[in-house]
Amino acid sequence: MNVCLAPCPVIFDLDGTLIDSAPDIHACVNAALRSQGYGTLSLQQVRSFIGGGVDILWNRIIAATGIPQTARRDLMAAFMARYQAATALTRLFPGVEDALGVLADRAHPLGICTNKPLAPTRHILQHFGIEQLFGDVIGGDSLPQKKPDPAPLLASLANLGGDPRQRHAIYVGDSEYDAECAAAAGVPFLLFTRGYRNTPIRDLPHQASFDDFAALPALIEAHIPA
Ligand SMILES: O=C(O)COP(=O)(O)O
Ligand SMILES: [Mg+2]
Repeated sequence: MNVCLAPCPVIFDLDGTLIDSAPDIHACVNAALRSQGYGTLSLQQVRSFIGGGVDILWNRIIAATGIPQTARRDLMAAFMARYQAATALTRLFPGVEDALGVLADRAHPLGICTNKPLAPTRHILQHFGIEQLFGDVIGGDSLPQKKPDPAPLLASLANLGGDPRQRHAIYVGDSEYDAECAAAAGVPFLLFTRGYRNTPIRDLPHQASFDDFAALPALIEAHIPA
């Protein structure tokens, strides 16, 4: 185990990592589709479209359904009106609260770096009563760049008091976007395997993977960069 004098920042992805939000995103997508007279999609389909933020979500829906591009603006407006405060079907993954508590007790600065827009991100963190644990929250519309661009993760690191040139942090996420972002940023990446990944684990760059948040605090201590 590496010894780390100042506990290093630990930055988390949100959808598919801390929260199982696909059921709410699916419900918002289908409500928007219905409101404009279109057929609905399965949970599995919508889950496979999550990770790149709302623009990519709707690119994928439009590509899969053949809905005309001209319908996009009204569909996205109908979706966003519901998405801002959609929490009814969302759950924290088991063990998340305890793991965050352990890391906070160990004085790791904690951050969120998500492609979900900032307003629904803040809303859901408040809903679960965990917002105060995070010293920095970056959403998909916080910067011009989104993951897999490394800029949001490096901004998060800097906002948490780290030196972005030293890459002294750990990123925890579930998807291709997260793995690629962390690799581009040069930050160690821990992959949660119960999220919304579409790629086999072995094909994603990562330092370690886990399927149970009870294992995360020890995994973090073992992967703190020297
Ligand atoms: O909302 C999305 O598409 C992705 O969100 P995430 O970056 O928290 O996984
Ligand atoms: Mg995710």
